[in-house]
Amino acid sequence: MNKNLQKLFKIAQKPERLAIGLMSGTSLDGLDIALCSFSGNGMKTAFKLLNFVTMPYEESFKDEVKEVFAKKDSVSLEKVCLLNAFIGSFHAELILEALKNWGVTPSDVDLIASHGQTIYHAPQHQHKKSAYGNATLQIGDGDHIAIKTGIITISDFRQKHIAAGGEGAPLALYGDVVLGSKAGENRILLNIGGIANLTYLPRDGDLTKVMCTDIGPGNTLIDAACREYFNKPFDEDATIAYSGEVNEVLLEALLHHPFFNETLPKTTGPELFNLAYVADAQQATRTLNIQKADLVATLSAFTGRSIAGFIRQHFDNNQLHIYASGGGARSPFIINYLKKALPGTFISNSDVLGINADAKEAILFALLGNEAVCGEPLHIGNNPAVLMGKFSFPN
Ligand SMILES: Nc1ncnc2c1ncn2[C@@H]1O[C@H](COP(=O)(O)OP(=O)(O)OP(=O)(O)O)[C@@H](O)[C@H]1O
Ligand SMILES: CC(=O)N[C@H]1[C@@H]2OC[C@@H](O2)[C@@H](O)[C@@H]1O[C@H](C)C(=O)O
Repeated sequence: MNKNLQKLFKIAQKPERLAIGLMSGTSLDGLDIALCSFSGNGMKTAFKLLNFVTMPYEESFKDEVKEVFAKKDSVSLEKVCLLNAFIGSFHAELILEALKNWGVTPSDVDLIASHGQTIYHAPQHQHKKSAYGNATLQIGDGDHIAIKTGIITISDFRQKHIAAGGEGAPLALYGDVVLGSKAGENRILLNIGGIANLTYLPRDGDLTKVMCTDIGPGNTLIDAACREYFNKPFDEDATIAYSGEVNEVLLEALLHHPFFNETLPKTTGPELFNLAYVADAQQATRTLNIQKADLVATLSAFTGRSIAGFIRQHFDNNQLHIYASGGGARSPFIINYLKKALPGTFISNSDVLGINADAKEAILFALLGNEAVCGEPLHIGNNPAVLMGKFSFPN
């Protein structure tokens, strides 16, 4: 028997597993690494976050990824090929560095669950090519991580979701249901990363009522404007947004994207929400000459308004508890906007649930890795009931 299979069999039977979850999101700020321990699986999962770090990416690395990131045309296939191996190997180095800093020996870690780097996301409603279905591409091959770290690695989670009828996202659904459900409380777990998404968890625990979908832009447009006009990677503590004024005419135009009328659940990315989209809306509303701080304020309000509008449209605000996570939860502009626009709701940070708001997505991938090893497909409404991820062995 393949010794790796024997090892995997033993890991699946352990009362407690050590798993690393990796997330490198659309913001391209760095690699989120969460070291977690898990016991059990499915709705009986118990987890602890033992360590978490974001290993920031150097500008030179970001520039390389941006060469192939979310670009519909004219990407070097050679670059994609090179980056697929390079990112896998680079992520492995970052993991080893983090483990060293934490004083954890790699051989003590049972598995790595790696999201990879999304370079293109193409749900059917976006590409509209009738001969093709939903598609998505994450690079940073798992074999490179497994070989370099010596740890069994599970990766490329999104393809199974698509093969089973989904859009490949949001995969937060599965972990949010497992870690976030609570009887007696209508909850929304809201993640504001590059793209904003949410999972609605009803108070009666009825899994047919659970809803998980992308909403629209989170920080992606704000970050892009900050990079373009302020030479800053993002609007730290929303100082730029607060120094400007929201342009209501432009805001209304931005809210008219057809994505907002797509049926649920739906997913999106910077392929749709990018500075070209903003420029078109500015052109149409003759607001190309507004102050750059006003633009950042308007884009921040766009995030706030689209999230609040979505929640008002689909849920009863009364006694609704919203738990925010992702980098956007650190933006006072966005959070205050939501508080004002959603009276009757209780808005707090997912930290209060014991889910570190910065680490949440990396934790969710660690959890998907735990499920891949010892879980069973979770039936949640019409969502694909599959175990996701591909296994890479270290030898
Ligand atoms: N102090 C802060 N003030 C305002 N915004 C912040 C702050 N800290 C982080 N952010 C925002 O959060 C972003 C990073 O968020 P996060 O790491 O959740 O995104 P991601 O995981 O890359 O995205 P996605 O979930 O869409 O893949 C930054 O690019 C920035 O826009
Ligand atoms: C294709 C892709 O990488 N999508 C990401 C992105 O970032 C947020 C949103 O868009 C979400 O749909 C997804 O990530 C999270 C982790 C998810 O699948 O739940």
